[in-house]
Amino acid sequence: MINIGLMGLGTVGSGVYEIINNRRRFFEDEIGEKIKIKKVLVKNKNKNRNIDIDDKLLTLNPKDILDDPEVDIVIDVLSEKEIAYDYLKYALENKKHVVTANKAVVSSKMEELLYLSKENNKAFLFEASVGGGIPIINSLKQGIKADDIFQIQGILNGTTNYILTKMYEKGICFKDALKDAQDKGYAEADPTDDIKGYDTGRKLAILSTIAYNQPVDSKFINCRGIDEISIEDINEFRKLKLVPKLIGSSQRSDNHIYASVEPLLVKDESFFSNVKDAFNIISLRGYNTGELRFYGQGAGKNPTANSVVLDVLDIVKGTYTNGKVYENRKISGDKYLTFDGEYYLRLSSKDGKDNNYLLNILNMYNSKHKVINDKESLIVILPWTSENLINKMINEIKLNVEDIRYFYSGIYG
Ligand SMILES: NC(=O)C1=CN([C@@H]2O[C@H](COP(=O)(O)OP(=O)(O)OC[C@H]3O[C@@H](n4cnc5c(N)ncnc54)[C@H](OP(=O)(O)O)[C@@H]3O)[C@@H](O)[C@H]2O)C=CC1
Ligand SMILES: N[C@@H](CC=O)C(=O)O
Repeated sequence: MINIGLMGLGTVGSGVYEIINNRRRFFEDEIGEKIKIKKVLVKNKNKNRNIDIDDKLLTLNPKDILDDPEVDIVIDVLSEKEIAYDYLKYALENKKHVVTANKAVVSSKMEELLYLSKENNKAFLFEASVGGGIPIINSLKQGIKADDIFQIQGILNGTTNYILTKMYEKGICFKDALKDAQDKGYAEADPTDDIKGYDTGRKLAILSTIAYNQPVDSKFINCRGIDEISIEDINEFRKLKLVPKLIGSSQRSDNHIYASVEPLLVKDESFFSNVKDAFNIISLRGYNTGELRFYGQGAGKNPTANSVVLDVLDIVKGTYTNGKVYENRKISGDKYLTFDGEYYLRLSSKDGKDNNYLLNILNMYNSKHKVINDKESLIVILPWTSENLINKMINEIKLNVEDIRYFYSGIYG
């Protein structure tokens, strides 16, 4: 009998509970062992839960799981990052296998937790931390480890992709689309992590660390999110046949990792534009295989829970690979990857400065911009330029215009 301690019974936790119970027979046939969820840690025992579970399984005390000698595997699907890290560390030290969906913990503590798992001869697995139901971590660790990966690009956050899809296709405002994504269980407890691009940055750091065999710290990844995109922008994007996507990219060259998260505008017939709602895509480029694309549901109850259960089955079957314990983060993510190309730029001032004033400043830097709308905000397409130059222009404008609002995005084509 394999006993599991499940920490968390929210969106993902309830999915894990249901998959393990509903597919119990199949798993037992497959692995020749019985699997049982022995205890479930929650914050509020009296919460109304849309799940058929015996109340006696629920506990408020983490020690009921972490100190129970009969618990073999601890699954972390808690929403609180700090306590999750303490529990996972404790679990490994207490010789329990660990499975987690927590990208915040994995991206910041991967070396330490992998080291502990090796020391204690236990698994530390985190398939669900990137790409929801897409088995990307295992693919990187096993399926394509013969290749030498030099580039990763992807739509790695379901919430923001859902919001952008609803804004673009249905004209729904940002706030309502976010609320909808929260109701569907895609968003983080604090959705700032999603909309500011930090969640994508963490996932990119995890993928880059494994793919490039060098520890990449998400703290060094420049993240711009989608929260400044307005309905006015969306209307212009539609006219231009461009679709906004939040894209994480990293590249390995000359012993450096270049990485960034930013909104980019892609052509409406491109493959990125066809990744809609909470779906994710991860494109890897390697010297041997060329491009490989992984596509699937990037967030939500069942896809994410499926990845958690996959890790559990690997542990029970003894087929798991912990992966390398990465050394100190010396040369990790030390360079920002900046997009060079055409840019969309919207500027608007609320303190009486008119669009001509803004145009004059743009002229000082770039006389070839094309004005595509100046009825309310000033919206221009800048020819081939860099993010650095755009930031210089905006800083110059900020010196003179206090209440400047702006959004810019590279046109990826
Ligand atoms: N939702 C998704 O699509 C995905 C989520 N993840 C990750 O999975 C993890 C869980 O996410 P999700 O299921 O959406 O989160 P939820 O908010 O739906 O659930 C969180 C669970 O954690 C429990 N919990 C929170 N704080 C405590 C505490 N102090 N003590 C005990 N229990 C606590 C809650 O208890 P109670 O039920 O009593 O409130 C709840 O059961 C997160 O790390 C998230 O980043 C990863 C991939 C996709
Ligand atoms: N909030 C995350 C959940 C999955 O990782 C997302 O929206 O992608």
